[in-house]
Amino acid sequence: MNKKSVRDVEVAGKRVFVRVDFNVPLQDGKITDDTRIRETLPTIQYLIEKGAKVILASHLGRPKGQVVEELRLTPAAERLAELLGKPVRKADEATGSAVQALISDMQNGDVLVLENVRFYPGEEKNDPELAKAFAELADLYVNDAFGAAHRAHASTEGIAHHLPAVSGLLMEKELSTLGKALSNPEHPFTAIVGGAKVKDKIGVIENLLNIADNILIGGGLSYTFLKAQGHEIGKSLVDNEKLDLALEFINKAKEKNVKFYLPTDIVVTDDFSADANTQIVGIDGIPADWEGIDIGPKTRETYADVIKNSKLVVWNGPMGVFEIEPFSHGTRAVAQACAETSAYTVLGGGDSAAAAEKFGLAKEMDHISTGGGASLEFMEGKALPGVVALNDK
Ligand SMILES: Nc1ncnc2c1ncn2[C@@H]1O[C@H](COP(=O)(O)OP(=O)(O)O)[C@@H](O)[C@H]1O
Ligand SMILES: O=C(OP(=O)(O)O)[C@H](O)COP(=O)(O)O
Repeated sequence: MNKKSVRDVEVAGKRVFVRVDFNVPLQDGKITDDTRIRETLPTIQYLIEKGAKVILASHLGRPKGQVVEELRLTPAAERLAELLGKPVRKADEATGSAVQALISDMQNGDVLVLENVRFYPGEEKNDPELAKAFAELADLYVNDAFGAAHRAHASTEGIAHHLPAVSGLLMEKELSTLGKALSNPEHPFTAIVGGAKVKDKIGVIENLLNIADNILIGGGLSYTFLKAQGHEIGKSLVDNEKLDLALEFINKAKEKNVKFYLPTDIVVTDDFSADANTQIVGIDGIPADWEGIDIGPKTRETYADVIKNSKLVVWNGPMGVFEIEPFSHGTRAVAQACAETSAYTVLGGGDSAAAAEKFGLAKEMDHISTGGGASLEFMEGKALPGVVALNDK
């Protein structure tokens, strides 16, 4: 990588603002998967050992510029303290005099976690004033938030214009591992895209059509395609603004000879809970007041076959609402096929990684990336704003 890393600069005694991605899945205030926190430990431990004052900043969820009590970073700070085996202070804000005071009290090797940066409206707008306010807290900026590197926000991009700015060790590892797998991809190359962030992920498919041999669609993303083809999708997740685009991609896939797979059967439910009624239906059988929640058994079989006959598999986004056991079978089947295939497998995204972890299959993947959207954009060859803004070597 042609960007400076934390190893290339002096950190002893410095106040270091480290942007991490502690956007971890939570259930009833408890972290259900701490992969993203664990993956950041090498950078944090490196800085502690070198005697830096470590100021950690992250987003959690999408609070849209206001304080949302359930999205405070307190559970992440507590988990980090357990993992580090040392006290970690937690601020209730991310800028301002109270934070300044906490930082003035820090000794070399101390760790402070700031409050959720997305509680500030300026974060996602990349407001220069907020970026400056973050920069005033520190002497050096380290970006270790690969999972948010595709976002040009105040704490991922703006701040880098006001301080010496370098990458963290996780950022470095992600870019080099993904770079190696994707610079000269082996074929057949299968991309699997699912999950719930339809707006973010549908665009990525355009570029996947240029590099992949097979594209498997699952999860909440499926229904925008199925609706575009004229199927009834009931109350399933959909992005009505992307229907034309979805159809265009299906047609482009045909022109380019890319095999584009959509679910052929679906698990539907009348309620979003474990004891809801469910049925398995064909794509023309979704009742108007039910919603698609997982891929069905035939689709699982087809997808598993494609995965097993691939040389490279890149997967982002669960096939269903895997957090609820009856709707987890599609995601489990795809994870199992990824575990069994001889292909090089890259799994990306906070929830996808959590799913593999939950099924006990995480170790079977060749690379688990902390970034979902970020790894997809990297794979497209797009410049990641959080990386571009760092200082060149
Ligand atoms: N059919 C579906 N309807 C609604 N939500 C879904 C569906 N399938 C999957 N999901 C949800 O998608 C979420 C993950 O989406 P996303 O954030 O895009 O993935 P990742 O974090 O792996 O990048 C999961 O919480 C899962 O419950
Ligand atoms: O969870 C994340 O992305 P992912 O769901 O694509 O893995 C990152 O923390 C970025 O979050 P965002 O998509 O709300 O900007």
